[in-house]
Amino acid sequence: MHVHVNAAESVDGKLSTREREQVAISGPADFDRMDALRAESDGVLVGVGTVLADDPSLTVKDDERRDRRERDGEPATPARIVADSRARTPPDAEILGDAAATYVLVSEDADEADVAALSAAGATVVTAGSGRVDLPAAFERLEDHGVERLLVEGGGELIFSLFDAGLVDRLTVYVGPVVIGGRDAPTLADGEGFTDPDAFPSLSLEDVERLDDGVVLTYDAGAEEQ
Ligand SMILES: NC(=O)C1=CN([C@@H]2O[C@H](COP(=O)(O)OP(=O)(O)OC[C@H]3O[C@@H](n4cnc5c(N)ncnc54)[C@H](O)[C@@H]3O)[C@@H](O)[C@H]2O)C=CC1
Ligand SMILES: Nc1nc(O)c(N)c(N[C@@H]2O[C@H](COP(=O)(O)O)[C@@H](O)[C@H]2O)n1
Repeated sequence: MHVHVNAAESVDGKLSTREREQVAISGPADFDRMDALRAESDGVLVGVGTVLADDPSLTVKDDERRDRRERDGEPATPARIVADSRARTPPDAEILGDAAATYVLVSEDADEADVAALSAAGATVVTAGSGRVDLPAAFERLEDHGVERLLVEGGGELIFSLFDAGLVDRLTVYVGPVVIGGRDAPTLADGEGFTDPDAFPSLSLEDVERLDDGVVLTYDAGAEEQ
């Protein structure tokens, strides 16, 4: 599986405010770039923190891109996927709408009734790991469902876990011209953080592009082939 992480951050590295309100860090050109990345993917993954904060749809918005996918024999919009250890996704969440297939990755500790409610709402539930979702195991199961090109949009807890597990192949970050601040505001990579410099993921800068009033940084993150 090829894993591409894409997110937008403020110049001080925040993904949103400390109250986890969704904020437009990007302008229209970057949202269009994100839409193109979705259109090239088999699945779009977020953590449940993002679902609870933003209630995103994760769909491809541009009609031409949707039509092209359908002409290529793909669904108009890629599968929506949420890493949700305890099955906290609300059954009326946008990602459970009928715009595309939805996978909810849960751990063995998720409550049976919550899992049943997600299945009843149309999701395919994938159980992997105890405590937290075992991401490498869950990704193998997603491959069985045809997800080979995975786009990850956040948030910071999930992105850190993906780096920690050595699962990131490519990173694109839009750095928008705003300062959000706040020691409790989510950043691009939260979680426990690395302490040993030898454990820092090594990134190779591939491209720098000015877009709207910000900049897109593209890195090869060099994950080993899964
Ligand atoms: N600016 C941007 O591009 C984006 C911003 N955001 C913002 O990020 C914030 C949400 O980020 P976070 O609170 O960090 O939540 P998150 O979206 O990273 O979700 C974290 C949750 O995912 C679940 N999870 C399951 N397995 C996991 C694993 N192995 N490792 C880590 N998490 C796992 C856990 O329940 C955990 O609490 C929101 O404020 C949202 O607006 C989210 C996406 C993109
Ligand atoms: N690229 C980008 N720029 C921003 O400024 C953002 N706030 C985000 N957030 C991501 O977009 C999702 C919304 O998706 P839908 O429009 O609902 O399909 C949101 O959940 C974040 O993943 N991204």
